[in-house]
Amino acid sequence: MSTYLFQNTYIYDGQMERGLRCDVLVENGVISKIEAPNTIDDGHVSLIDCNGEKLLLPGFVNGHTHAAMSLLRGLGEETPLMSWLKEQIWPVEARLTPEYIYWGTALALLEMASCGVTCFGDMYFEMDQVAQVSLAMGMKCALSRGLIGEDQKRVDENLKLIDDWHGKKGLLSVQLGPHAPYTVPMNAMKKISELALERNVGIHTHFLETEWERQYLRDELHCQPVEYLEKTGLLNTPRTILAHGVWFLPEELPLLKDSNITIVHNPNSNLKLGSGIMPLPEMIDQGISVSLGTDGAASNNRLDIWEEMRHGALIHKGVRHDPTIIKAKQILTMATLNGARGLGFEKTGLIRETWDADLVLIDLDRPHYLGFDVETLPVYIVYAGSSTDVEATMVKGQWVYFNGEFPSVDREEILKQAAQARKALIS
Ligand SMILES: CSC[C@H]1O[C@@H](n2cnc3c(O)ncnc32)[C@H](O)[C@@H]1O
Ligand SMILES: [Zn+2]
Repeated sequence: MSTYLFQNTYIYDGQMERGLRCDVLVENGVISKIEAPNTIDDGHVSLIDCNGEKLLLPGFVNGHTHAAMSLLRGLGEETPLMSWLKEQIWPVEARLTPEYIYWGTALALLEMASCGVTCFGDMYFEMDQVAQVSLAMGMKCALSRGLIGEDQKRVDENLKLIDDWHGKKGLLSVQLGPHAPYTVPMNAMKKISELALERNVGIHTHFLETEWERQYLRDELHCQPVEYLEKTGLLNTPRTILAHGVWFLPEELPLLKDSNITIVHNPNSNLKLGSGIMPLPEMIDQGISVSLGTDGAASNNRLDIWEEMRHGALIHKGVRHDPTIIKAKQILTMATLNGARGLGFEKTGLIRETWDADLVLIDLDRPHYLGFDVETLPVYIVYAGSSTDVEATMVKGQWVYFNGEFPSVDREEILKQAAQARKALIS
């Protein structure tokens, strides 16, 4: 494994007061030294001369996606969630094969890695394929087999994923993936929570994405949202990820204080599907952990976490008429540390000695960064930056993206195979 020295770079993570100019040494997949600029010996290392014009951020975490849906981009556009799923998406997903899922996920990984994503939480089908392609590329992935209905065979598949992949190469983790309260009967959800506790793994589910779902909980399941989480045991698992959480009421949030919950904010998917805007400021006020996600490429339609950072800040400032309501620093924590913690990855999401070398290298020598300083770096990143500033992406000390290339995989082959899969699926 190579040793890398980022010489004379800026670094920033969401827990730092301000940016810092320094040298960063990466050895054996971890950040081994952070010292004053131009002080670490540059012999016997691969040198990345940053010349005070680059920034290292912790790798971004896409907290909620369905990666292989990159094959379904553009399908059933501009339709509300339930008819989009039932009439457009699910009939096509019924024709997915393991091979299509492999290439669709690979396609998504090209896009995510080039945007600086190092880790993603994926809920889908044929998750062995997702595990294999993540390992081939060298990306961190939290796998959950999407569970719809009450089907022991599918639950067993999800449990087998734990035996086969959980912890593999420090890149993979596994969660149980009940799709949503409206597709999984309540008693089945309860059993899944019990299994998560027994197997010491997390849960990844959709929750309160639309107003319709809130009414469904009330009218069909006779539960208020937090009551549902309590009754089904979702508040007792080692970790529970709730994708969306748009329709929580502010007064319900204190009940989730100090809980095992991470809510994944997917602002662009929620805007595009017309689902609504989550009460993010109140969630943060209550100390609830919130991360960021793109959801699938068929509802977003990008897998670009920079877009989620920018819109995740701007929409709340806009609807509350208050520019102070959310800070760039908080957004960066959501896009890194909170995402990693929610998915169960340790020592991931900060730039600290002994932490995993999951890093994004950003070129600051661009017109829109003119005038930045260590104090303003976070706001430049969130409001002025974009994914085109990403020069390279590293996971556990290995490049997954470097200057437009993907060292671990064959980009052309992925594009060719994904195009064939798409054609076979949608013709
Ligand atoms: C059972 S695997 C995951 C399942 O989720 C579907 N899906 C994609 N986007 C959304 C969304 O925004 N809300 C709910 N479900 C969604 C996907 O198509 C798979 O069937
Ligand atoms: Zn989703």
